Amino acid sequence: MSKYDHYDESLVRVRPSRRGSRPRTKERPAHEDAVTGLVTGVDRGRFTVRYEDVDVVAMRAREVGRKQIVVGDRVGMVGDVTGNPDGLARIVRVHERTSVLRRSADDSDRVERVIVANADQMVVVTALADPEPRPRMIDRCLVAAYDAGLDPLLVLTKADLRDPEELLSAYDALDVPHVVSSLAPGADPGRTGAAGSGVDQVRAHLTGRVSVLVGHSGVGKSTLVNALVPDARRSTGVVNAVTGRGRHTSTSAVALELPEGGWVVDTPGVRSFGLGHVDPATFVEHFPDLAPGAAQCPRGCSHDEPDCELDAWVEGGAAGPHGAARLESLRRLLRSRTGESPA
Ligand SMILES: Nc1nc2c(ncn2[C@@H]2O[C@H](COP(=O)(O)OP(=O)(O)OP(=O)(O)O)[C@@H](O)[C@H]2O)c(=O)[nH]1
Ligand SMILES: [Zn+2]
Repeated sequence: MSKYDHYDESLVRVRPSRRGSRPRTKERPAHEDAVTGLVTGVDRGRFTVRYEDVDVVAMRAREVGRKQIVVGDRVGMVGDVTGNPDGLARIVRVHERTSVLRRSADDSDRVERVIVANADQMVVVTALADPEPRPRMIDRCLVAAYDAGLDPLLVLTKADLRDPEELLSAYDALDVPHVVSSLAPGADPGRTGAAGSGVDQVRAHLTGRVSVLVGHSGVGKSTLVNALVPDARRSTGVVNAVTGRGRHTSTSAVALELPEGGWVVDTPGVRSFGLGHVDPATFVEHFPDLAPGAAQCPRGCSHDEPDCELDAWVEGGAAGPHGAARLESLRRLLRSRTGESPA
């Protein structure tokens, strides 16, 4: 957590008033005694905040204003921070975020909703079968991850049901790190830390970081979380044979501490990302082998049109042997942003 050390320092630094020492009645209290904690859960206006080793229940103080407080936020608290079940702390400030993962309800919705703050990795969980993989959903998640500045990790579950090669070949060109997992149902992953294959690899990617898990219902997210965090006891569902949906549907995001350090944020209610808030013009920047070629494009080029110079860039070999596949990947992402309904 060294990355957040500077927050504690900033708490004691009180910005001098531009009006000198003249007291202002409306001046906010400085709350120099505020302590910094991590929001791990939100439930109807009550926040669970991890401070040192205890979970503190806190509510928002007026000082915070209308600012949204989400899982992953670093917040300053005053009041009872002992973790006493009858105690209540007040959140008096929300610290600057290193990242925000947003969703919009659909692609035309410009209203931003922050789902998770301060994450540094997005783990896209997809089943290889039961339910069938949805490549468009993966593309959407990748755009959302790139846009939020999160490193993506692809976890392909249920490898016992289908060979992962076909799906993986489609993502080769994207250079997204991936883990293939297989967690036999019936096993008790909560009891045995490494039930089935792939869990250790996922754990290696997660240790020491704040990772957001996303994926459709029934893909095995809860099963994976239970294997990673033995105390999590996330309820696992049975996939409905007709709808392909899991039975269990909880809605609020929650941060769970990994035994080896780091946090995994489960987002059960997040089925997809609308990309209404993402500027498609920025997508190409996430393709460093293509981006220089885009400099030759006509002004305002969408990079998915006949005049686009990226075709020539790729054909000339400037983007390397995977250039053509990379360009196709970029265009798939662009199309997922512009035309289609949420995956
Ligand atoms: N065959 C097989 N089944 C798995 C695997 N992982 C999970 N399952 C099963 O898939 C079903 C759904 O798993 P969950 O972990 O509940 O899926 P989820 O993504 O959390 O779904 P929601 O709780 O609805 O969000 C359960 O019956 C699991 O036992 C796997 O690797 N192989
Ligand atoms: Zn172009």
